[in-house]
Amino acid sequence: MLEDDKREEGPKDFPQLRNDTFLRAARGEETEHVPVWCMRQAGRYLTEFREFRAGKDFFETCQSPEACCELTLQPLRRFGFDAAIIFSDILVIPQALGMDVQMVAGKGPTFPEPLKEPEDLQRLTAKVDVGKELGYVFKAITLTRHKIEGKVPLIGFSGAPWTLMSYMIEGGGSNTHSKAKRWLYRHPEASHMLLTMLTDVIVEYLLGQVAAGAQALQVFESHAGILGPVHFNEYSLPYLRDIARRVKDELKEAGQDVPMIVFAKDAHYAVEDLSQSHYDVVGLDWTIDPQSARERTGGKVSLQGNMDPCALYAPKERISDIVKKMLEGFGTRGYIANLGHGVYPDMDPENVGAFVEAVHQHSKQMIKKI
Ligand SMILES: Cc1c2[nH]c(c1CCC(=O)O)Cc1[nH]c(c(CCC(=O)O)c1C)Cc1[nH]c(c(CCC(=O)O)c1C)Cc1[nH]c(c(CCC(=O)O)c1C)C2
Repeated sequence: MLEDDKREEGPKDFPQLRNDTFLRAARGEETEHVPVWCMRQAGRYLTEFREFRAGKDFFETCQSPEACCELTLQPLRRFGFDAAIIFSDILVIPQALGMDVQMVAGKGPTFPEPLKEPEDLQRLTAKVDVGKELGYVFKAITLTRHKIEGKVPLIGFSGAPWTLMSYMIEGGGSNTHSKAKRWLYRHPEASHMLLTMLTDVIVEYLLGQVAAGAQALQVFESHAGILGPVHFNEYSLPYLRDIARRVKDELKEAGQDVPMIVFAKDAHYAVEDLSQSHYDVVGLDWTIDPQSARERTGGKVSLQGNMDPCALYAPKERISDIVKKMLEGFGTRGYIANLGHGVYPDMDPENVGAFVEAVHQHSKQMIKKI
């Protein structure tokens, strides 16, 4: 028995999925309730997360499949989320390209040697062996798919090329992203070269996650908002499209259909384009009105979002009212409830629970009336 326990389980014979509302909503199919999950649902707002992470290096935690599995499962033990997202970080890709990234307490991710000029692209690994460099993420996904016992689907993810490029040049978080935007104005060719390199790795990385057991994929373009429409159309959208098209084509050939979500934060000007970019779901931040997002995307895609994360500071009854209005705006079909960005670390977990319950309760009633 002990031998059996120790044996590594591969990406096959996964337990049967018992709650597929999230996958059905992503495909625009009917559901009994609106599915809900939260970006950053595994995070510091949970005491068990803080206890588990205490004293451990962030990226060492990311490299441990057992730790990632535990952190992914923690929020599911508390709340009735309809999906889980693998615990990892978008910055594992710059690491795979050979860059040093550290998580500095109180400061966030830090690159000691960011890219400064186009010559610095030569420092990046030209042909990344994704299986070797990021195999630990694939292992975490496979392990978690087994341990989740079919309770809910598991989402894999990646940062989008522009967002990763901006971190690699800024060397960390930034308000203006002026160093990265300087490249767009001054070194357009080198910028496209870097974005292409990232796109190639991201495509392989996402396909590897599906092979390992991911049942949906989300691409985070968290820094879309700093680009205006012109730069978004040149430096973000073509790469987002390319990623979805290449991943979908490859999966189709293997007879697989894995829903893909694009979340381009603050890119409200691009909602129409994003709804025609080969993704099944467009994730929205809270700066866009649900009904107008529906109208502008014309029922071509499912939508995900978009309650202001700060609305979770409101009393529970107020959260329930806000959720009801949000559901009325989006409608219950082809809709996945979420926040417009991640859960903040100082959030009361009880209010996250109230959000999840409100989505389920109100949507069940609304669907019954249809
Ligand atoms: C919980 C966490 C993560 N990353 C970081 C933290 C906090 C630090 C800690 O726990 O020690 C540092 C961590 N990692 C990053 C940041 C932002 C830094 C900044 O720009 O200021 C921080 C604090 C970079 C990052 N990392 C991520 C994004 C995209 C989403 C978003 O826009 O927030 C971004 C931009 C993705 C991410 N990151 C993480 C997940 C896990 C799954 C879940 O959501 O439950 C995911 C999906 C995990």
